[in-house]
Amino acid sequence: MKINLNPETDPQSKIIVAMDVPSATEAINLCDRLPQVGFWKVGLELFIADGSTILRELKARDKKIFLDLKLHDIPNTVGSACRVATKYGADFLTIHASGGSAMMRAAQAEVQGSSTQLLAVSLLTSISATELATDLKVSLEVSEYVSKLVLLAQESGLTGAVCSPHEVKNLRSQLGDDFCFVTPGVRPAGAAVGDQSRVMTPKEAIAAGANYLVIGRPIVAAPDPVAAWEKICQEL
Ligand SMILES: O=c1ccn([C@@H]2O[C@H](COP(=O)(O)O)[C@@H](O)[C@H]2O)c(=O)[nH]1
Repeated sequence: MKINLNPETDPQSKIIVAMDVPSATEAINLCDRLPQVGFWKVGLELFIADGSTILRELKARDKKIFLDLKLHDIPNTVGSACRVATKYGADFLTIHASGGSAMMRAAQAEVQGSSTQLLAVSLLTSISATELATDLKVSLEVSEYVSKLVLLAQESGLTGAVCSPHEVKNLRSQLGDDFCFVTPGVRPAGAAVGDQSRVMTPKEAIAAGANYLVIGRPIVAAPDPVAAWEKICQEL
């Protein structure tokens, strides 16, 4: 069954918590400590450490899964990897939009008909305007660059995109309600920004039009993750 892109009812269902921990054991502990969380993101560290163990555990607990592998390779390789990944039954899977439309179309063709929906990572939320210009030598503004990648993803048939909340507002009005925006780079007021560059608070991100927010360290690395989660939910 495809995921509801507009979970209107309660704002906490819009929060995806990033399980950025080094082992399945720690991930399972976290999941059991936070039974209120219905949607978890499994990223590179955890997947490289323990493979699909955590995915099976999350499924057994009836949780939604965002498998954030950020695939980026030639179309044949990414398409094949996506085909294999559908067996995990994740709700979302990421590929990089900068892999180009042929890569995205190949990936989309392989997940078609499965319960896994593809999101295109546009410009990582850790990249600032200065880095885009000086390191990546991209002469476009961040908003323009993200917009181009997101439109390419939509034209390639993907369900949605990952970008910062800053870019969502404009894109939402261009792309309408059927396209899914998932935004990391979310920081409750006063939380450490860390390596993120383009950030907004949870409330601002939802007001900007994000369907789902990804929040990791402000919850997972908090001294009391349960209290941190509850505080964010109250703010929403
Ligand atoms: O552009 C992107 C794409 C993915 N992420 C991932 O989201 C979380 C954010 O974690 P925080 O601790 O809340 O910063 C992390 O797993 C990233 O891999 C992203 O931040 N930006």
